[in-house]
Amino acid sequence: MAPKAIIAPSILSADFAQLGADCARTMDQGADWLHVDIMDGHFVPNITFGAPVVAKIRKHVDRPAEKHGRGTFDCHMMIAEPKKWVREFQKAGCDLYCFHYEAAFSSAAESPEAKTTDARTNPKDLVRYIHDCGLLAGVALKPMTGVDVLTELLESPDPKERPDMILIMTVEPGFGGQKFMASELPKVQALRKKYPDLNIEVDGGLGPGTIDQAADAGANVIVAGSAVFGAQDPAEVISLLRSSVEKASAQL
Ligand SMILES: O=C(CO)[C@H](O)[C@H](O)COP(=O)(O)O
Ligand SMILES: [Fe+2]
Repeated sequence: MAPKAIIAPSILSADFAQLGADCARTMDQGADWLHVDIMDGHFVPNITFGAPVVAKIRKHVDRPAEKHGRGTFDCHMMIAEPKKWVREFQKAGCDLYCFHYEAAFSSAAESPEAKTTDARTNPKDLVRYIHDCGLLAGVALKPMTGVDVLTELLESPDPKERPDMILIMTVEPGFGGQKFMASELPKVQALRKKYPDLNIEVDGGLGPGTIDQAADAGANVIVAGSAVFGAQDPAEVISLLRSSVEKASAQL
């Protein structure tokens, strides 16, 4: 049995002119978490918003009392310099800081400190730093990146270096409303087989037509933007996504 089903609507598809109200509404419609897409125009070819906006929307959604609890702000950091923004986002009300493995790796390679032993320029030390800042840590993989890169993190003897969640992208990051890439699901399957208790999130193109494949592969944290915010009845879509994960999880 996989960890509990968590439905995290992506507010990328909300109305940015009334984000607070849209976030509060999606929570009332049954969402567990809010998936907050941060894009910087460098790591991805699109820009969304930064920490000041997150701080404003935080006022509309209660902070979870527990780790992974209802109202978790799951910040998907599609940014070139993930280590630089951890503190700002923690202060703004982020609960889970999910950085891209590819960004941490390349910012380490490009950084002038790369030749030194700066503790925060590689994925393992970035996970530790996020934990030291009091946040949950997530690591996201783009479609071209294989899951083998995660072994060192997930099997670290030090719990501070182990991520709380892995995000497998099922579209190229940057835009909502793209077509689901089923080709990414073997990555989910491989992780679930090896780590039965791991929170595995999928993001991109998820909705009523694709959820069963993702749930059967072992994903338990489901991001859905256009499928929720574009629905006639968002509560019904959230409930359908949850049932699919719960059904698949009982059979794992
Ligand atoms: O990270 C993202 C894009 O980079 C979004 O979270 C994702 O695409 C959600 O949108 P949709 O469900 O419409 O595909
Ligand atoms: Fe996302």
